[in-house]
Amino acid sequence: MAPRVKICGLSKPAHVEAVSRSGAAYAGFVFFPKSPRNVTIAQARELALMVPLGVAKVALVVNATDAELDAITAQVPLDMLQLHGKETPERVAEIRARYGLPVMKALGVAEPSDLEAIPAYEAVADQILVDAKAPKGAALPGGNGLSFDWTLIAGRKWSKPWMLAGGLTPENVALAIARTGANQLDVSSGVESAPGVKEASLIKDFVAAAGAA
Ligand SMILES: O=C(O)c1ccccc1N[C@@H]1O[C@H](COP(=O)(O)O)[C@@H](O)[C@H]1O
Repeated sequence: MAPRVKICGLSKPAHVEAVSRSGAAYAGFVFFPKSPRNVTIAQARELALMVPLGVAKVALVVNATDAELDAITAQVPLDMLQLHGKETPERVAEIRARYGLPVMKALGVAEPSDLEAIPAYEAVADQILVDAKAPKGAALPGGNGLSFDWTLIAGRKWSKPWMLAGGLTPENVALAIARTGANQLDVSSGVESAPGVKEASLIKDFVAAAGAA
């Protein structure tokens, strides 16, 4: 089966159109004011309503409060929540129960010991997102266009579906799949010409390269 691709950080109707044409499986909207990809709830609602059936709509949040999640989930039609902050396993379970949506928990990896956190989240999340750990002092906990040493997860098996993220591009996605065995990929910076500026041709190239791998 072709790998499933998530294109994250959509903020314009043209981005959604490009994702819809590309064959990507997931469309991601970032709710994090420091991000160049941040969208308001009203923007996200308008964009989410354009996403065709069969493409899962994902809200990316960072240490969101219940009030923030209440507002997002009440107004934006969603298929999944992506938790990209320091949410504990207990908070992941609480969010999953409160909103009745599948939850994907992002975990940053830079060295072997970072993988030790995964089992606790496997028990409570619907999916795990294995991302590069953000450098100390970075403004963003993800979306930095940085990859990690993929050999750290070569041959790893988890009990829940998982996605690979971090510094993926149309040029390196085939190698990333070969090294890690990932069958789901998440990309943001690698399909942009500048922070937050998605390029239709790069989205198309990324999905094609993943599918050909
Ligand atoms: O994309 C963002 O701006 C962002 C902000 C805050 C947390 C996560 C963010 N993006 C996620 O980070 C990874 C890797 O992105 P990249 O391809 O290296 O740019 C991916 O899961 C994005 O969804």
